[in-house]
Amino acid sequence: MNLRLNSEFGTLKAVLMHRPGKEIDRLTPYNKEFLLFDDVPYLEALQQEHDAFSNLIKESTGATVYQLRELLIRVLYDQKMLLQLMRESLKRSGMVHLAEDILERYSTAECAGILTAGLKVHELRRKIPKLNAGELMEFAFVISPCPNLYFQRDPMAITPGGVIFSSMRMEGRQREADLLRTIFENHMDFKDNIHQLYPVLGHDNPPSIEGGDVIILSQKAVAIGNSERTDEKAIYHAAKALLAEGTVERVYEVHLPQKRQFMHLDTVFTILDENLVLTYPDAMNAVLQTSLYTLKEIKDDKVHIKREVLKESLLTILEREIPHLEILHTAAGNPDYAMREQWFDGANVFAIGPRRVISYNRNIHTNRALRNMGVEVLEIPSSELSRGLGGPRCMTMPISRSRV
Ligand SMILES: NC(=[NH2+])NCCC[C@H](N)C(=O)O
Repeated sequence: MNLRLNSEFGTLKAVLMHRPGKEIDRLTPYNKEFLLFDDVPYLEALQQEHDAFSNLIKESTGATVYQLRELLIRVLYDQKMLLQLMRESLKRSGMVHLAEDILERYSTAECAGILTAGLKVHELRRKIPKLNAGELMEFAFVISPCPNLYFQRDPMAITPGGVIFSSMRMEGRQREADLLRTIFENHMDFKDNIHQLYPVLGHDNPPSIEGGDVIILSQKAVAIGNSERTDEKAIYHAAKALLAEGTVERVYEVHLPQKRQFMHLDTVFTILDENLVLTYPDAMNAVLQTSLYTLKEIKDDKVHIKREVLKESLLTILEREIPHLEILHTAAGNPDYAMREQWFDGANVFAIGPRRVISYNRNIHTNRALRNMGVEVLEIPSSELSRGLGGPRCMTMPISRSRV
């Protein structure tokens, strides 16, 4: 399985998801903002909705649905790997010295649970009564939880030219990228099939980039949002690696206002077929500027790229990149409904094949508009899933699709 994708809509063959677990129960009214949630979800209902989503994917496409937890446990049977990841995860609380003690007292599967759901001082004290937790209070996290892990789109991105491992901007999500990278670099289904584009080898503390900002426009063109989450420097390095690899010839940097409602480029538009794009009109208008990166030359092994600021609107650029483009507006352009549905990711549908999408059932006006355009819309329940402010595209990391 070669980890490259050449479209956003080729028939889905394999996808990675994460069934939400105990990490969700870590959310409280006091930490929810830091952990990037707008509410405190009800875990059981969230799991039911998520199961409905993953079952629908399996039934409608026959695709393999990988579960992050299973992949993680698999790679963590390598105790060296587990120790390394545990140490890494304990760095922020300054408790790296506890890594060996934790490994001794918890099984590998439990350790995987700790790495996703976090660990509190008083929980660890049950296993280690004489625990020395320094200045940490009993209810503090020794390892912070990852409640956004069900938004599998963001910790990495797969492009026509290879894989981008994210470096995540918000502190509440940074550990997610380590988990994904450990899986993909070590699991036997993936490790020999990765051409890593980002981070560039040797870069410690790489500038931030998140998967939700990366959209494949075509085999030859990729768009990356310069957003609340993705940094200009990261786009430069990712563009350079992509252009040097050679499959992709154009990388567009789309400047978005640094606002929560446009946190990633995929909150603004998604691609549903070779010539059909779903957009939220206000967000398209909010695009501040678009720049284009192309390859200048490769000389003495040095890659030189060129950046031009484009004068046209994002829509004009998309029309040039995608021949015979049809644009569909969320809620068929009705501004009141479009605004409401955007809040629950109306534009963020997940294409499981050309003109076949999975969408939140609550976005009724957008779903109707999609059907009127001849798109097959499969709906999933969305009362709880949507409280994390991400939609069906955000919750999926496609690993393999039919080539288009
Ligand atoms: N690709 C996306 N739009 N992801 C949405 C992620 C939502 C998540 N709560 C965050 O703020 O990071």
